[in-house]
Amino acid sequence: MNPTPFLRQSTWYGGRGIFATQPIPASALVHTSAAPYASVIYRHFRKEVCGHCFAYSFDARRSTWNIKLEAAGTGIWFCSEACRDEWLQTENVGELVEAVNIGVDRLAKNMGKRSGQSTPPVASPSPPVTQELIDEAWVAAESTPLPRDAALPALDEIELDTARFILSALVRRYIQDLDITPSSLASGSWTDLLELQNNELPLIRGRPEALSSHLRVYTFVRHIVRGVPALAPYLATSETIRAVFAREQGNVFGMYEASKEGEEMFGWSMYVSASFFNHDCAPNIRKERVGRAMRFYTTRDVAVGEELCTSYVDLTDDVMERRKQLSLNWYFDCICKRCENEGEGVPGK
Ligand SMILES: C[S@@+](CC[C@H](N)C(=O)[O-])C[C@H]1O[C@@H](n2cnc3c(N)ncnc32)[C@H](O)[C@@H]1O
Repeated sequence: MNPTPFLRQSTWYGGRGIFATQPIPASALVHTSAAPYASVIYRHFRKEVCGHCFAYSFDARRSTWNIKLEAAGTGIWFCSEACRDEWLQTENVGELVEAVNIGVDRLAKNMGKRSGQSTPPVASPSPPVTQELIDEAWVAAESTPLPRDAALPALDEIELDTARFILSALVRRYIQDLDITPSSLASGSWTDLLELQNNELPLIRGRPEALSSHLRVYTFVRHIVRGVPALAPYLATSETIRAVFAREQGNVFGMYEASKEGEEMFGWSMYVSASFFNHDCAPNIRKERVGRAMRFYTTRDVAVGEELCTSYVDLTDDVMERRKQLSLNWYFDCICKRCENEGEGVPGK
């Protein structure tokens, strides 16, 4: 089998997909995405998930990992000294991850102390949401002077985790621009990331309140980056952060304990090269996270020209629930064979 037995091309139903260029046997490893471009471990899982290889302590019959960084307050724990040392060398370039993590935690703590005193949230746009309306909101946010700490809008837990995810993307971009770590391109380049499907408009149309949430996170991240000058060029405008928000939705992967889908999710990550597999409710590809890497295997024999598809949803759900989730989070109506066969209740059937 060729190392890359597939090709990315346009699909008949819109967008791009991955198609087999040769027969592929069942259980073949067809693609490995070596490392995430950006990732975040939920704050309350930090002591239990290795900051480098994402190993879950409970899988090793431990309650927490006990190797942490020397610098207090970074909130990063590791399963081994080897993981810590590799992370220090390849991920914490310029000690930037430490700096942003300490910054986020410090600001979040102050936020907790002054709860109830934050500035009122930006109003959500009322429908119909247009691209112009979204553009205007970002331009206005860009030109708004940064408030003092005390006047910063308060972020909830998920927004704080989102800020950490965004900051990890900024650090990745910085590392790649420096071009000093040979492994840094394993995650895909910034140009590759920009090729991913941009879901900004459908996301804000479906959840108008996400726009004000993104703007709050933007203000928060600008605040953090004031203390981390190396990252400042990426926030000179809102272009970079907006590009990440637009591609995060619909393109990221949940990280689960023991890499089993359906188990507890402890964070999420963006694997750029892996984001071109479309969805099918009877997929011929399954994914497996192995340490930092995401691997993709065939579940059965695949013929030349067949599309390689993973599943985005819980396949034990019934057809209505699957279609609801796909429409809500990935903005399409599933018309796969399985949905057609289970089509009772499917609109138009
Ligand atoms: C992770 S991306 C997959 C790659 C994407 N097709 C592209 O061109 O970048 C997920 C998006 O692909 C599209 N998609 C995935 N599976 C699909 C399917 N079975 N039918 C229609 N659209 C699908 C949806 O727009 C979805 O939000």
